[in-house]
Amino acid sequence: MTGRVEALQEDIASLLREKEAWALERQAWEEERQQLREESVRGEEERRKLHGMVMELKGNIRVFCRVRPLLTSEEESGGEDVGAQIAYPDASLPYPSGQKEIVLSSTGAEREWDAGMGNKPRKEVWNFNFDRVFTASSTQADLFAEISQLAQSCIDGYNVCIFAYGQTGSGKSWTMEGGNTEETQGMIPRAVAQVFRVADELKDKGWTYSVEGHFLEIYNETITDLLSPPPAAGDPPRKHEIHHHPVTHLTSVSDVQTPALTSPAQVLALLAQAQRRRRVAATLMNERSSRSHSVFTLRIRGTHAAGEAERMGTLNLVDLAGSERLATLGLGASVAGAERLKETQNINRSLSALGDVIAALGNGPGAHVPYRNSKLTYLLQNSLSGNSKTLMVLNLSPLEAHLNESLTSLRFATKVNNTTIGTAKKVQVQSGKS
Ligand SMILES: Nc1ncnc2c1ncn2[C@@H]1O[C@H](COP(=O)(O)OP(=O)(O)OP(=O)(O)O)[C@@H](O)[C@H]1O
Repeated sequence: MTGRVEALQEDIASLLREKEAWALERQAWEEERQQLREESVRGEEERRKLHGMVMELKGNIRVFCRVRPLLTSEEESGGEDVGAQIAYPDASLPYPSGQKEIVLSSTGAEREWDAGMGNKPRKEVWNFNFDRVFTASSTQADLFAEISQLAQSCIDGYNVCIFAYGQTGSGKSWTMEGGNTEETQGMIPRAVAQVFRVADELKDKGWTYSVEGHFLEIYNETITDLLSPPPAAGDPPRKHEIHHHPVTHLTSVSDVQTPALTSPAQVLALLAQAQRRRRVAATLMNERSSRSHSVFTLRIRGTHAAGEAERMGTLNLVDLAGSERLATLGLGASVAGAERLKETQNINRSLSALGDVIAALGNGPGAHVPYRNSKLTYLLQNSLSGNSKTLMVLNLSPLEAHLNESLTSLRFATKVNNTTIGTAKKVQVQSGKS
């Protein structure tokens, strides 16, 4: 009997030892898990720091140039494709035929004018240098690969502005919105998908993100909310005033819909609805020409479970109205012509205001920046200031008939590219409501 009791006691003692060992093992495992969690948060922190450093080294204003392919309709109507003469990311390629050549490089490579005999040059050459050059065969994915990091930095708490600039029909809407398939999707749907994907990944690291957005159109210096149905017949037009909060530096626009955004699919549905409302009018250059600027703004706010500093970033994706000069439009004396003339003057005024703002930002801190000279620059004031990251994608047509217009666009983009704006800083979240 005593022997059985002893054996049972021994069994119990052994079970207790085993339980203790398990508890110790569990504790070690928990500690390891906690350590991994902390390492992962540190890793994420490190990634953000390194990414921020890379972006700061690259400067806050960057310009990409993209030449679109010749369209079938242009080919059928005998349009001459000079795309191969324009897009030249690698200047070591053989000389193309043709009298004129625009060399686009991202390496600083240049070609010389071919002086020829007598006064007339054999070949006229213009050299331009940008951060990246995309040719007719570049895909939307190629472009987004270069943009995605920038779009992502709004999740880390930066203000980001991406503009598509260029003459009517040069591919701005294609670049920003793109086609209906996954392959042809433009920068807006790709950036939106990326923001949601990364915000979701960061959940494991203790971050909770909320996203909201608005989509505005600026037409003849008047703001329209593309996410609101138009006012009923007889109702006065809505007034949208831009307001910059003096403490939080948040920009708000009165009486506009700013819905909470919860999924890429929801955003795409809103965008499609908004696009149907965009004003389109005929010009001689593109019968569905968009004569207004559209500004899609995502506001992203991140809070951390362990009480890390809140992150607040803004991503502005701007499809600018066509940049062509009045002479190109060949406007007649008709009523429609007079209206087009007013539109074009407003567009040109706001585009030159944008150029002036960017140039003034390059004059260093304290310099006067004329944000108020146009609705577009005033709206984007907080996202264009020296603390933000700006990218301009210059779109070019490959048509020989558009060569002069392309040169005008290239000169504007060069002015932007030559501007050096100080280091981007994260938005400091302060208390106060806008
Ligand atoms: N990279 C590209 N690949 C294929 N098609 C393109 C590309 N870029 C533009 N296109 C096509 O060229 C045409 C003109 O492009 P888009 O409408 O984007 O020009 P835009 O600059 O936005 O003009 P607008 O000022 O009128 O808005 C469209 O039919 C578009 O689908």
